[in-house]
Amino acid sequence: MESLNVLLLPEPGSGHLMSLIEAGKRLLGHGSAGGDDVGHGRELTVTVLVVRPPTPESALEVDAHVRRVAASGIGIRFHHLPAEDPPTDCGGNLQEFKSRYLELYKPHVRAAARELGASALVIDFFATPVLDVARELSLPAYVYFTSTAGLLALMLRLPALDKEFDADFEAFEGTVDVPGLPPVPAGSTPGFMGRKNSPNFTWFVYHGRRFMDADGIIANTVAELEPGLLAAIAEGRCVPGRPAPPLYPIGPVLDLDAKRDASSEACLRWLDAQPRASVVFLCFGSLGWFDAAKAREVATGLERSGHRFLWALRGPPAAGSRHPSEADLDELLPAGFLEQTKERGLVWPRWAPQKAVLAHPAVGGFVTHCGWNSTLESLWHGVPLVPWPLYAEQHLNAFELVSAMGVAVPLKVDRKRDNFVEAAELERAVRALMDGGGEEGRMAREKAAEMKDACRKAVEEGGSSRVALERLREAIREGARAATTTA
Ligand SMILES: COc1cc(-c2[o+]c3cc(O)cc([O-])c3cc2O[C@@H]2O[C@H](CO)[C@H](O)[C@H](O)[C@H]2O)cc(OC)c1O
Ligand SMILES: O=c1ccn([C@@H]2O[C@H](COP(=O)(O)OP(=O)(O)O)[C@@H](O)[C@H]2O)c(=O)[nH]1
Repeated sequence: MESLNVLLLPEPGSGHLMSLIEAGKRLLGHGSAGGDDVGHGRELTVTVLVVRPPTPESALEVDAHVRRVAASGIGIRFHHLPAEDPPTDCGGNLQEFKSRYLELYKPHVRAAARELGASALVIDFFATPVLDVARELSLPAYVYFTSTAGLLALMLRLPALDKEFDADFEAFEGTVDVPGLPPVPAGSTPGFMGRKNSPNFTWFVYHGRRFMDADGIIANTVAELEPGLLAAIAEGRCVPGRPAPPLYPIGPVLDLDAKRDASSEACLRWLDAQPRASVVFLCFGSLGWFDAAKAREVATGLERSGHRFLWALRGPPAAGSRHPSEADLDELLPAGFLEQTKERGLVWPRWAPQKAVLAHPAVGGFVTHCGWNSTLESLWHGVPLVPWPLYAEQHLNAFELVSAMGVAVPLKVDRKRDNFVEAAELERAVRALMDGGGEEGRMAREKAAEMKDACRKAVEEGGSSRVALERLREAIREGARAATTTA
């Protein structure tokens, strides 16, 4: 049987790239939602089109990941596209930068699709200009959405919101209507929405419009986690008058084969010695870091909460880097804090083995930056959350976790003071989540346990994500048949 070659075009930031590669594994029949029956994927080949990462730092991360996957024998192929020079006039506008950089690769994607005999294209959501290439070549094209259905609904609605709103969202005190969510306070909208005349906002409006041109949207979510939002999108309530592309919620798309490696063994051994569900874990994603002023509030809040904690604390990036540094604890923490809390707390000053930590029975709560991968990892293990959003779309995720999913206890984060949280507020939220008696914490724990069951059922035979994945494979086969007939 001739195999159908599905090309994946990830954004070269390691988070988005890893997520799309995981989705590729599922298409091939591997991974938690892929189905154990690899035979399902036998007639599909998956080739990742690798865009040169724009900085040496991200190149190191991406190369290492590509090498690991290539060596794993899982069958994902890699095709390196000729390098383009990244745009140099975007200033700090990262979303504009990502979008324009990927747009430069259109000719290379066209050439690769011809050379590799592509049957379908799956692109990162920052790469929507590439949909033109798919149209030219009559190739079915799918958008892979790494974040929530909440962000997806907002982006689909963005072209209309752009026309309805004159004011900048950062100056607006009211709420924004996102079908499928309770009214969203303007202060919980993603950072790129701040100023309407910013290139970031313009690009997100563009991407939201272009999603409607795709043959389908593959979402890293679970139908049971965001039912109202997925229904609102599917019923065309985000873009009235135009049917939405078919949605494929195939999540959670996570690499769950967390292994205990030697570098993180000490932190996991510390957890081994703690009682069940007694530890609150704090960790803030690949780009989250704290200065001494914020770290002092956290330290005071944790000390006063009286609860056990494991705190992954990282310091400011070194000059020229976007990635946090190993924390200098003498500089960041108040004098005496480590000594006073040594019986019940551990500060881990570097990258933490987050998946293994969340899987550990001693962990009972998670203070998180609300990155969607972190959130899914937490819910996979039924760990309830305290949201402390920092960047990208995380304020919207935080709102959804509290107001729609009910899996989190809210935390007051002062966005106007660079996402500052007062010690007393952190103490309150940690107590609410971890103390046995409170109603707020009980409800979040119950909901998180429900979501754990829902996520696990979704990836079993007959579960919603497995069914969506099979629908996607069938759509890819059908698209290829239709293309052959018209050719
Ligand atoms: C979702 O909108 C935005 C996402 C990002 C963004 O950028 C980024 C860059 C890197 O070099 C490494 C990263 O890990 C990374 C992550 C990231 O956002 C997170 O992506 C996750 C998917 O892998 C997941 O969706 C999380 O919820 C995101 O927070 C940047 C950005 O603007 C700068 C966005 O608007
Ligand atoms: O100290 C850390 C910080 C992050 N992560 C992992 O990095 C990813 C972060 O992805 P997410 O979408 O949550 O946020 P991002 O970092 O992309 O903003 C998740 O898989 C985490 O488990 C980790 O293992 N250790």
